Amino acid sequence: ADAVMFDLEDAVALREKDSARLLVFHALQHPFYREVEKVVRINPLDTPFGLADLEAVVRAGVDIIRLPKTNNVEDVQQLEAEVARIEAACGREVGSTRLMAAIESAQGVVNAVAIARSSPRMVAIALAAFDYVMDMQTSRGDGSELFYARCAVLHAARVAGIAAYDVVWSDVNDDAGFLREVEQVRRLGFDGKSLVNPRQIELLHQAYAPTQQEVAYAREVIAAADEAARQGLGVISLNGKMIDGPIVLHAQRVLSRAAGGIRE
Ligand SMILES: CC(=O)SCCNC(=O)CCNC(=O)[C@H](O)C(C)(C)COP(=O)(O)OP(=O)(O)OC[C@H]1O[C@@H](n2cnc3c(N)ncnc32)[C@H](O)[C@@H]1OP(=O)(O)O
Ligand SMILES: O=C([O-])CC(=O)C(=O)O
Ligand SMILES: [Mg+2]
Repeated sequence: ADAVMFDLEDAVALREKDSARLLVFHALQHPFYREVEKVVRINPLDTPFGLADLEAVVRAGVDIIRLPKTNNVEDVQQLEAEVARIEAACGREVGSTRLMAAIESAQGVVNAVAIARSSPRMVAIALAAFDYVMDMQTSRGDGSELFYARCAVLHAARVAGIAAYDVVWSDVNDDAGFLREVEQVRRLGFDGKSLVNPRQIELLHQAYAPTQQEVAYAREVIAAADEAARQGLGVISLNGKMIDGPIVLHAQRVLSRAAGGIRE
């Protein structure tokens, strides 16, 4: 996995909140997780658990806090102030804890741009569609019910220059459905997806990895562009297809993604 997310929110029963927090406090400091990026989804700060979660995980050295049910900029500002206070109190560099906002309501979607730009600590926003469809008075379907929200979250992330992640796929035995959804969001431009089960990790990596053919074509594009630059040409043709700036940028992106692996 690119990162490991510990959940203190909706995966934890009310009577387990305190023991889950203690487990996560210890897990964050365990050598087993030293090399991996560690995210914790805390409870919202307007619940009785949110602040205690934050106190524990910032002290334990979490890399990224995921704030669920982020509705507006004030939610982020409140979180930021508490994080800065705890960092200073426990001797962590102030500003070192990064944030990620989960958008789970119509209000959050409408405020997505402001949320994405609300803090220099903000590194990503995510669409949390299970709560979002409840707020919209609908349910999960073929993805058409999420089209507007996905586009809004994605545009907000791009405007802010941060990453955008799609919602979890909950039926861990339905690989075909998972892969259909991954293809939809990959094409839209999402940087990835939250996962609920280890069996989904390799499927997601594979779906995001470029194919051998895409890599070969990207190399041809780069070579042709280099040659054109040597000859002082702007737009050129490769096998009858126009090659110009954006095509070259895309080819560079394919090659950088290929560094993480090529689709088998
Ligand atoms: C809408 C939301 O808020 S989603 C976010 C909150 N929810 C979650 O994070 C859910 C996390 N995932 C899970 O609880 C489970 O994967 C379920 C309930 C979805 C599926 O459960 P199962 O069908 O029992 O999973 P499965 O049979 O694949 O488990 C196989 C192994 O993977 C482990 N595993 C399953 N999910 C995870 C996970 N998310 N992280 C790490 N390990 C996991 C299991 O413990 C099991 O390990 P074992 O073989 O050592 O016993
Ligand atoms: O954050 C997620 O992907 C899962 C979640 O809480 C939601 O969909 O409501
Ligand atoms: Mg949710």
